[in-house]
Amino acid sequence: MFLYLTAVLSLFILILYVNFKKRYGFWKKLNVPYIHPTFPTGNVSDFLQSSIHFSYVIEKLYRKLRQNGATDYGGIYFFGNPVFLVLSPEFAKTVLVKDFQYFMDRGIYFNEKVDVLSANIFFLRGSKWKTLREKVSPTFTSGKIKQMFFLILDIGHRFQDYLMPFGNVKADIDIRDVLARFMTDVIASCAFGLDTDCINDPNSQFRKMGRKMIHFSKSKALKLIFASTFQKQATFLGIRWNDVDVSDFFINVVKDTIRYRKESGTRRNDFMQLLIDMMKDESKEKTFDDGKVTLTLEEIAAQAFVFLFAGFETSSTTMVFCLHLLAHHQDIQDQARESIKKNLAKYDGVWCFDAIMEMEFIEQIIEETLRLFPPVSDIHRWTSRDYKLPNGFVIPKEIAVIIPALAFARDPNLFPDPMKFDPSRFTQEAKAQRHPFSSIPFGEGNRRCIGMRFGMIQMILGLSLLLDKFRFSVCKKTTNPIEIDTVNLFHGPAGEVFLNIETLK
Ligand code: HEM
Repeated sequence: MFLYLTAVLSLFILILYVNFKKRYGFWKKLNVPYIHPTFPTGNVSDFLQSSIHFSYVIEKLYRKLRQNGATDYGGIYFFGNPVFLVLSPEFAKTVLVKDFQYFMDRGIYFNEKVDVLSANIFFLRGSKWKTLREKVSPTFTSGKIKQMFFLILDIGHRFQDYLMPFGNVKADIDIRDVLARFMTDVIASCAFGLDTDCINDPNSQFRKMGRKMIHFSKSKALKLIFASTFQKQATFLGIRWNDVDVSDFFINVVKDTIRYRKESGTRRNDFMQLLIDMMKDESKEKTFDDGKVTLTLEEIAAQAFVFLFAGFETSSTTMVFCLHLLAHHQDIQDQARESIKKNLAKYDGVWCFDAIMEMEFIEQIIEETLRLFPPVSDIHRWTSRDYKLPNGFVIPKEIAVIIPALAFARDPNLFPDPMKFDPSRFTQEAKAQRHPFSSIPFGEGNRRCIGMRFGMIQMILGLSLLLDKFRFSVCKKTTNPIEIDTVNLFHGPAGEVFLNIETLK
């Protein structure tokens, strides 16, 4: 039996070896500069061997290709699969904007048949994505966000009240935990129409499920890497992103909200209301599949779910990095506080939407934080159809493309002294001096982050409310730099992030 199994395994490895060796000629044939791969991991053995986040593996490959003289693009291998790595902001513009029709989709694995929540705007492809994006986009206009402003402000004031006793005694607090609770309440309120009050109730079911959705075990991460590499096999095996309990929980939350609003005639200024207003008339059969967009209950649940999936961790970790940086740069923190007070004074001390829109310095601080610590560290696309490279060779369709946002943002040729925290890099004048695609934390082009404006407003408001009332500084438990979680999909902190909080008189 043992001999039989060894023989089968050896044969399997041999077949895989021959197959991968053949695949490893891909970039050479297309005359694209590449890094020599090794069987079986290609160029990503670092990711499996050592404990580093995937974005640093990509950054290392980016640097190596550039050092070897590649300018606009290069080729790498992810196990047996070729991946096209973009190496310059100008070529990123070509992919994301100029030739967008060739690079419309992310090509990330999803399986809407077994996992209805994965049929959302982030994962969908081609015409399904395009139709849905057109329909959902108007929910993110300034006017609609302005209507939600007071929902966020209410939660912000509750957050200040919660922190006050800690600030009064100059306590050390885990800002990662409290900011996650703040951000969960904001997204739960705006996307799901729920008052979760995680700020005061950290054990709420909504938060538990939200956490489960994002934090993967190593085995789940490996399962999803397998699924992304072998998509047909993963579809056949019915591999899903979301665990059944997470999926059932969010679908039921949406069902209950819709039923309640319909039965009570209640309306609310939130994303959920805008999605309900697009809800499918049950007497008709049309869904966004047909080009005429109405949404089914599952489709509404999938979109609300993706606002949490894409909006929660990104925004809360950005605020964590931001406060951590400000705690190490008290001069910039003071300057930020001054700018908030000056702005508010123009509006008689009233926290209103217009005052927040004018918090330019806070915006620069957030942009600089996003440059140093982009939560989405690589932008993903794949070739939706054959694409002719500037060298005349053609990349076939369905080849993965990575635009390394973190690698650009930490490249000294694009940002001198790249690890220095310097918000003045984001004044209008400074921005005009460099390529606009040098720092792209929200992606770019038609498929860039749909929640960018909403995300910026909730972060500016949250940060301004905090800095107005409290000083944040390093304490004994503060680690510097923050350790990065190697398994998380997002580029974020590994554990607790402690800072000292002091109420200002
Ligand atoms: C700091 C905050 C945020 C960051 C850094 C961020 C970053 C990103 C990035 C890099 C992408 C991919 C863009 C591309 O491929 O070109 C993306 C997509 C997306 N984001 Fe965000 N995001 C943030 C907040 C939000 C919020 C608050 C929401 C929703 C309320 C949201 C919803 C989405 C959705 C739905 C997509 C997919 C868009 C599509 O494929 O059409 N994001 N985000």
